[in-house]
Amino acid sequence: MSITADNLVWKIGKRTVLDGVSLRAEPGRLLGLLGPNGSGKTSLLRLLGGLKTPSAGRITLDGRDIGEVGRRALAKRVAFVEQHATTNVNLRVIDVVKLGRFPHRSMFSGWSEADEVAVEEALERAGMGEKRNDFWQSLSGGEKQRVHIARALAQSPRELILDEPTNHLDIQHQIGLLRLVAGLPVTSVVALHDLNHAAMFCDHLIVLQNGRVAAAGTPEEVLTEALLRDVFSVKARVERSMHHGRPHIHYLG
Ligand SMILES: Nc1ncnc2c1ncn2[C@@H]1O[C@H](COP(=O)(O)OP(=O)(O)OP(=O)(O)O)[C@@H](O)[C@H]1O
Repeated sequence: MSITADNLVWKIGKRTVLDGVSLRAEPGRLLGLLGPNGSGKTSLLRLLGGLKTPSAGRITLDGRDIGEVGRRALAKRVAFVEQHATTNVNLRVIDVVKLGRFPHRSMFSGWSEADEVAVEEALERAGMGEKRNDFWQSLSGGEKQRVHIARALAQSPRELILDEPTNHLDIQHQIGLLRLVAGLPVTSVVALHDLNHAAMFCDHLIVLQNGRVAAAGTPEEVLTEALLRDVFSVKARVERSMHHGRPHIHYLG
């Protein structure tokens, strides 16, 4: 269930978007991917999810090259919630979440008990149980985001990749989602902009800057005042929170 990336390079046209990126995401751990706008987070997540192929370097899932895993097996095990995920057809919430079971079903298998349990659990965990019969187009931005997360959970993935999953959510649901993902027994990689949330919930962090890894390690190791200045161009003070024990960033005006 581990994901490793070794010296990834991704070029588009003449532009090198990712350059020499290596990482390791471990089962049951939450790896946070940080970096300013345009630093390459989404591009890296797409490579890890098998949606794009690196120009050089290697990605492995449990030690196997991602290219050898096969499309169907990849669709079963890796769930990817994109940043601007949308659903065009006007389905009900329950039907969107059911789509998460699609990779697990064969042409001849009917809807099983396991499918039902996975969908029900996912709806509840994402807090969308009460809206199960609502139509997609009637949902708010944050509710749509939570339906996509429910769909990813219904997939019962071994690897979960989320691109800024909290960006439309109110604070209660931001915290709830990160707590949920941090507690899942799967390998999770999450791109985040909120550095305090990353510090609170992630086990490890990778910071990208111009497509390269600027820092990697635990939140304590990574979130230093020097990094905030050099990579994010902000003045800040970092303290250990007396409430949760993780680093807490105070931004200075
Ligand atoms: N398909 C593409 N064609 C051209 N340029 C691309 C493409 N995909 C990404 N890029 C460029 O690569 C760089 C990194 O983009 P990416 O979306 O990975 O950054 P990001 O860190 O996710 O940014 P944000 O925080 O704004 O979401 C950007 O400058 C972007 O314009």
